[in-house]
Amino acid sequence: MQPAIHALIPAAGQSVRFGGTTYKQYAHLLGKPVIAHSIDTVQRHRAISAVTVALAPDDGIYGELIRPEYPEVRTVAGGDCRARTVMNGLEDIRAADPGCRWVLVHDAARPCLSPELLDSLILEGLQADDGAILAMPVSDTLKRAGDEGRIERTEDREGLWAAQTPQLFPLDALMDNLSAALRFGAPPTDEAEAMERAGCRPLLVRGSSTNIKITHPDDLPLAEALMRSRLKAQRPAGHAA
Ligand SMILES: Nc1ccn([C@@H]2O[C@H](COP(=O)(O)OP(=O)(O)OP(=O)(O)O)[C@@H](O)[C@H]2O)c(=O)n1
Ligand SMILES: C[C@](O)(CO)[C@H](O)COP(=O)(O)O
Repeated sequence: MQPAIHALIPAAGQSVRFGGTTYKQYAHLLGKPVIAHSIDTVQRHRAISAVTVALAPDDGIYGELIRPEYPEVRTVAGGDCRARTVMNGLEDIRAADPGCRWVLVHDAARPCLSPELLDSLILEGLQADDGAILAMPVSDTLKRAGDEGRIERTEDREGLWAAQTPQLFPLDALMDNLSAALRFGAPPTDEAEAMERAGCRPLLVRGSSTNIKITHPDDLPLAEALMRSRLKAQRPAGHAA
């Protein structure tokens, strides 16, 4: 039997690159808000025992739009960077769910995660002492920018992977390493980095180029197209949209 995993969904970002007047996690995507897709996928996995969402202090939408649909999902206040948000969430989880040993962190802004990918991360991650993350090998040629937007040089992409979420770790190790990184004053941009800095070597589990993060406005129609094509592929032959 798989151990129970508590899922933490950081949703306390300011959506600066997305712009607009509403946080991107509440943007409409195929009939429901972006964050609802992220919650649904993790919540439906048999190994996920509970879900906690971390919110921006000035979030005025979650309570009206999301909480009534997900009364069982806990909420906690996020912080001024992703690492602080995740740390707040982990502290809350430790207090509310003392038996919790594993935590899975998944961006609210990654709504296209498929159940199959989540399953492969959980299967492989639970076997790995230092946890695991979804990631993709970098496929573009990488340029280092110099002055005036000109190319300084080409970077070697051999062995480089682009990190995605979910990321799965033992709760105690992640809390220790993330709090050390925050104390050091250099917040990591993902959970794996906090583990790496402590000498751990999380497993890279191949993700998908469809597991996109909604970062810029163009990402929303892209996510919609990806989800539509997945739904179409799942429909029995002969069924119209
Ligand atoms: N202080 C922060 C910053 C980010 N996040 C979350 O981390 C995920 C990935 O972050 P990103 O795409 O960078 O979101 P934003 O920080 O909102 O975007 P931006 O940097 O453009 O403001 C998102 O679900 C976001 O809500 C968070 O919980 N707390
Ligand atoms: C965690 C993450 O989604 C992995 O790609 C990413 O690092 C967070 O996004 P940000 O844009 O760096 O805040």
